[in-house]
Amino acid sequence: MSTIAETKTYLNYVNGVWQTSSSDEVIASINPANKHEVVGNVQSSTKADLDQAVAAAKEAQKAWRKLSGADRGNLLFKVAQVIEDNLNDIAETMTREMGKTLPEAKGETNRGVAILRYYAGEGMREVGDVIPSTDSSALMFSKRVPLGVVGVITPWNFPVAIPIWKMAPALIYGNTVVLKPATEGAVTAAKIVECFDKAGFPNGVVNFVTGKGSVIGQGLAEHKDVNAITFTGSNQVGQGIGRTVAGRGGKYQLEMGGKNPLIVAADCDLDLAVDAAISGGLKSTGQKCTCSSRVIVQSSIYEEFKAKLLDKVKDIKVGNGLDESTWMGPCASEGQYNTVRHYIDKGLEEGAALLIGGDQPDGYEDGFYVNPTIFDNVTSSMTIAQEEIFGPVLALMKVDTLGEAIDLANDVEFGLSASIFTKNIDHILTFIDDIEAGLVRINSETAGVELQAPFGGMKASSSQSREQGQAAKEFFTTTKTVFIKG
Ligand SMILES: NC(=O)C1=CN([C@@H]2O[C@H](COP(=O)(O)OP(=O)(O)OC[C@H]3O[C@@H](n4cnc5c(N)ncnc54)[C@H](O)[C@@H]3O)[C@@H](O)[C@H]2O)C=CC1
Ligand SMILES: O=C(O)CCC(=O)C(=O)O
Repeated sequence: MSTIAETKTYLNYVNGVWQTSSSDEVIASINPANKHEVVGNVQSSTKADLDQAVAAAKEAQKAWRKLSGADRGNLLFKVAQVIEDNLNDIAETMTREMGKTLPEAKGETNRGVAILRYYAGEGMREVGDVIPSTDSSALMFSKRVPLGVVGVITPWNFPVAIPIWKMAPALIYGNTVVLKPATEGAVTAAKIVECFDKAGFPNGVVNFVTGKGSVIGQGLAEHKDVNAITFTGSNQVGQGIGRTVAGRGGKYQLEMGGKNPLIVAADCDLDLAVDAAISGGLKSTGQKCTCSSRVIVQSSIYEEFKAKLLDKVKDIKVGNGLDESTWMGPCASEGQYNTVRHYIDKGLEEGAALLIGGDQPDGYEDGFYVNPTIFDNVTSSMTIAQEEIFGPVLALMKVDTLGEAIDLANDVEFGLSASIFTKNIDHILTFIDDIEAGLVRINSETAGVELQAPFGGMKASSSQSREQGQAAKEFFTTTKTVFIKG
């Protein structure tokens, strides 16, 4: 039975006011652990709602950019504190809305707080360089200035961290924002925007409009008053956004898929590699763009690695992320569940051998659960070795040499993250040089991003730009070169 009648409805936030959409329609956000539970309703917004939000952001930017970096930073420190004070509620909402386990949701919310504090500090750091002029009586310097209004289009897999790692740098460098989250994470995102409201941001600096990607996301990409778009999500949507924004001369940044390899060399600590494959491949139910989906193992240790992996994976407890005993929650939505099931069928059809999983755990039919799944005998031409699955599915691939392993690792369109387990320094150096990935990890799982370092991929994984750390300054500002003649 549906619980829609008792469900809270979340509003858009435009120019500092919580308001309904002009459509008078809402979209339900469902609990993937129990499809009969509606976590909240969010506005199904229209182009007119979006226009209002963009106009508010454009107007607010005039005063926001004039504030000192320190003043903007103080507001970021405040919102970090409000989020920290509400951490348990936000994390629990996240688990109910998109299924990740509660400890992971708490960790992600804490990460959001840390990102805000990092960028709050940026308000007191340099925004340019003095460059010697050929004219000895002149002063020449560069000055970073904001872009204007930034459209933030985010996915559901990190409903707190991703909006924050895009909004915090946008705001500190003097831009205003319009956030459009994925519906499957929109209630959690609304709770984050409530924290911005409580922290006392000026009206119009942060705006929040929920709705269909094809209407609000596309509307942001097309909007002449949106100076830049920052996007994380699928390749198909990202490429479309890139073309649209480039076509009207805007700036864009796309963070998209991965098909990340984990190479297990014969000389490595096998137990560590097994743990990394499990953690990197199956945490968050495999729904990270950095998750390990191809495990490439040297033939001399292949059988031993496989036995150790299966021995641990068979004990993984799948269940509702709110239960303390659960290690892995459900897929985030019915659509995602169907995608994962499609890839499992494809793996079987194309001749991969299913070692474990591939099915639903018994007694969990009300949720979008898939057991941890491992395929053996996977070859590079198979669909499950090429396309992003975004689910708890590992593909085991056998190679004889390290050179073969790196060639196989690079034989995909993506290049986000890659890791190797080895004790051999020559292997490490070769891997660092030859692997085609934006994140190169040695003796560590493929997932794991530090907020102070550049994050992004090579090849089809990103638009070649980088997020987070100091790299964010590149994207969220433009440069004026100033020449002053005395
Ligand atoms: N790189 C990553 O972290 C992510 C990758 N994905 C990949 O994408 C697949 C599909 O997931 P989805 O949620 O459907 O991703 P998606 O790319 O459709 O959605 C991401 C965001 O883009 C918006 N959007 C959708 N259509 C749009 C359009 N035409 N113009 C502008 N914005 C639009 C969505 O509303 C959402 O806010 C997953 O199976 C996974 O492979 C999904 C989420 C995150
Ligand atoms: O691994 C991480 O922490 C970040 C992953 C990510 O950015 C994503 O899945 O979109």
